[in-house]
Amino acid sequence: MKALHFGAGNIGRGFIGKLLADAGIELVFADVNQTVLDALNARHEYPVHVVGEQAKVETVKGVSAVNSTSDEIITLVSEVDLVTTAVGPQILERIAGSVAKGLAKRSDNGNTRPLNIIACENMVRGTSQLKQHVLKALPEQYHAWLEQHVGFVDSAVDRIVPPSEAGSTDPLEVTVETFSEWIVDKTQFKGDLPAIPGMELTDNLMAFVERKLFTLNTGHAITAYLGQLAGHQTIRDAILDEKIRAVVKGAMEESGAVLIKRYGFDAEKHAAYIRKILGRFENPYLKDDVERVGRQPLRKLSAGDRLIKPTLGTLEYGLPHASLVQGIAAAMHYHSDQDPQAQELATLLAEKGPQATLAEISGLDADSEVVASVVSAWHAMA
Ligand SMILES: NC(=O)C1=CN([C@@H]2O[C@H](COP(=O)(O)OP(=O)(O)OC[C@H]3O[C@@H](n4cnc5c(N)ncnc54)[C@H](O)[C@@H]3O)[C@@H](O)[C@H]2O)C=CC1
Ligand SMILES: O=P(O)(O)OC[C@H]1O[C@](O)(CO)[C@@H](O)[C@@H]1O
Repeated sequence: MKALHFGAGNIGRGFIGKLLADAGIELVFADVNQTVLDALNARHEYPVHVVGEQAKVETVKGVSAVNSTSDEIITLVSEVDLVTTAVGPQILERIAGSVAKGLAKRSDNGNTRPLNIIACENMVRGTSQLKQHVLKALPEQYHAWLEQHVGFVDSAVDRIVPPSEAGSTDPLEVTVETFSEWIVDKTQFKGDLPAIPGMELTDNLMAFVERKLFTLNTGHAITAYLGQLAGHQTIRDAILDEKIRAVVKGAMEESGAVLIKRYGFDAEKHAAYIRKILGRFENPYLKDDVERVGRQPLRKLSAGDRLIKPTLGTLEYGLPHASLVQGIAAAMHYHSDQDPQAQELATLLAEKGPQATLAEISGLDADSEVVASVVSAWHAMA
């Protein structure tokens, strides 16, 4: 079996690429970072530091890499059995063009072996969104062929992988937590279901995607935003701050109440899930900057993402949302010199004020009670 993985970044090298290579799959990474590409092609292996009480270094072997903007991608897509991505939600549209060209070539070559494509991003049904971008780029004559031979498989991906502290000396080294979870929608595969250790199959993906995105990611983002406001540099320092921890736990519980109603999760098991996540945020072996975890605040404040979607759920079921409101207000204070979305947010706030800005970014009704609560929390935090 051969796989092409877009994005040789933290999750690409530290989680998905590692699982594929460990399963004996011939793996080619596609990326745009020439330093990483050159290092992968020179060494064909890299170290993964799995940190925890029993730390170990595992070497991922037998990998190679191509530039994601080169025509080699087209040939690879026409030949491989599996395509995965971990590039970031905003990049999916950018890779769709070459994936579409590769699919057209695959069809022209008469290759009818099933191909499955799995986007491993922090998104609800990211692969389905990638499919829409691919369909837009693919001439209509190939659409029926695609429906027959290409599976677009949605997934939920959970492992905390901050940039490695050794990044400046070794561009390939990656540091990961012990925990990992990759859950894929088994109803969307074409051909036989793959047996890849570490990849779990489910026919109830939405529950897992929402559980992960609206618990771990909701809590993580709020830890980052409140942490930054309080002057903490890392997620660990922020979550050890009792005031922040109380809001983060409260927000995960508020979001959890929605999930319990929507998916019938067991309340006790969900409380244990939240406790485990708080422990993961405290991980003393990972140095994860609040700036990284808060990155791209406009995406994180959008209607379908980790802050607004759970809040909408609380409105739907008439549930409390005071901690989520604190988290949203804190997100609107996020700043980063490196992050264009943080600059855009600051400009919007300066030009339009918090009420109109939040309504524009999140789709919430500007005159709603929840927007008023966020605005008042935002002023209080300022
Ligand atoms: N790091 C983490 O702990 C987790 C990340 N994720 C998700 O995984 C995805 C990737 O995140 P990270 O690995 O943290 O980011 P990252 O920034 O470390 O990696 C992204 C990689 O994509 C590459 N890239 C950018 N444009 C590209 C293109 N056109 N073609 C191919 N590669 C391109 C970048 O050069 C980089 O190597 C995101 O959607 C994130 O939300 C999900 C769970 C955990
Ligand atoms: O990658 P995003 O969506 O910007 O979220 C921030 C980070 O927090 C995590 O949830 C855990 O590290 C990752 O999934 C993610 O890298």
